[in-house]
Amino acid sequence: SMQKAAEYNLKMHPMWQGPLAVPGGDRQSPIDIVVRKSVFDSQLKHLIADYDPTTCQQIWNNGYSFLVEYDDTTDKSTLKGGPLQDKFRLCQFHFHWGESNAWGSEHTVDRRLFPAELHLVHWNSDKYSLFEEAVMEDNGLAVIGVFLKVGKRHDGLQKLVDALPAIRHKGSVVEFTKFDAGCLLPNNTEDYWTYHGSLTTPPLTESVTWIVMKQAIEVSHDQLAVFRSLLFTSAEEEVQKSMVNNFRVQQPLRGRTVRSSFS
Ligand SMILES: Cc1ccn(O)c(=O)c1
Ligand SMILES: [Zn+2]
Repeated sequence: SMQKAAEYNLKMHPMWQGPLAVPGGDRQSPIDIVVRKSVFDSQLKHLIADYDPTTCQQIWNNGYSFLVEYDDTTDKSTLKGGPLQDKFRLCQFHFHWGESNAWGSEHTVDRRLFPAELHLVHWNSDKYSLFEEAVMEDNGLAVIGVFLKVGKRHDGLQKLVDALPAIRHKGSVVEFTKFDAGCLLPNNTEDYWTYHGSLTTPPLTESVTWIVMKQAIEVSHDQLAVFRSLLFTSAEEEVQKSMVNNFRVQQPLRGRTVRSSFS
């Protein structure tokens, strides 16, 4: 079960899960989004994701997930609008997934689990000059969460899936260029939930404005299976561990309000 997977994670990858509770942490992520308790906010704007595929640089296995990294030294790939007051630069995207299609996402909607969740990570380039600075600040990061569900093959994702065998082990990196991260957004980007939370991996800093899309994207069973062929372990380690269940357990809401851009 997902519970078993989460318990396994805690036992086998204590570092990965980070401390269960961050001292004084009252805005941790992920959370369950209780739809009927979310509050419609008519002030929430359209999301404006303007990504330049030529800023895509590499794909690598960092031992937690696989990351597609973008050149974030200019404002070529940006996110504006939505709940955001400032302009944010895309720096990387990655996924979280399960060992089975029954679970894998970090956020849930009325407790519904998805087989995987995409995170597009951006930092506030109006206020800070580096991701490393922004990650420590309240309004430093904006992460778009997109749920993946099993269905038809996602043609845009396939280029990424084809690159995964080359980065099976922790620490491996290959060049990966001209990828438009926008192709991974759902058709409907009007409808989302937003709340203030944290990174879901150490340092778990509470610097994230989360934007969780209501509409999931569809990927094929086989495409998801390739995610599970990645390894947590490096080539040198004698015992290889499949990279699965790389999600954090859900965190208390602590009185936070989740706003919705739709009623
Ligand atoms: C910056 C960062 C690091 C890890 N994860 O999971 C995130 O979603 C964002
Ligand atoms: Zn993430």
